[in-house]
Amino acid sequence: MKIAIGADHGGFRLKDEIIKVIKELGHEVMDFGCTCGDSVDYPDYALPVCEQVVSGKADRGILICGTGIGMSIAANKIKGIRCALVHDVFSAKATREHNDTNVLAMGERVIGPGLAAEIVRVWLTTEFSNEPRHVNRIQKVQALEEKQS
Ligand SMILES: O=C(CO)[C@H](O)[C@H](O)[C@H](O)COP(=O)(O)O
Repeated sequence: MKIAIGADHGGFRLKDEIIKVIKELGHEVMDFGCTCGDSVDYPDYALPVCEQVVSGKADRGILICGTGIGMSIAANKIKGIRCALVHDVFSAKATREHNDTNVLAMGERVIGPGLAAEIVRVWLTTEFSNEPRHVNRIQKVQALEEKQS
């Protein structure tokens, strides 16, 4: 898969760790920055990553900031994005199986690199269940999105 990744100044160190994990799993990485601790604004990094996913140029996106919260809020404003803020392995699996999330958000100031790596491994390797009740709920979310546009 092609994985687009982005972070703000609160998440760029964890981004570098996660890039290694993604490559180890055999995926291609598209890195949209940032690359240092200079203060930047998370929506500016959420947007290019989500655009890659929505356009189909990337299969999935990963966003990292200090808490993951800002990135997840920004990502979920973009039509076609289903972003989950995840800090545990159970949710990483569940959000792929139930929500078919296409973007994962995490907070570098919340979890360590070991747990983050395991979350990414599970999130990237878990398929959507395709069970009718979950398909139906996602369609209802998409209908909400249509209502707003
Ligand atoms: O959590 C965030 C926004 O919800 C992001 O983590 C930012 O990284 C965080 O707000 C940055 O804070 P800072 O005081 O500007 O470093």
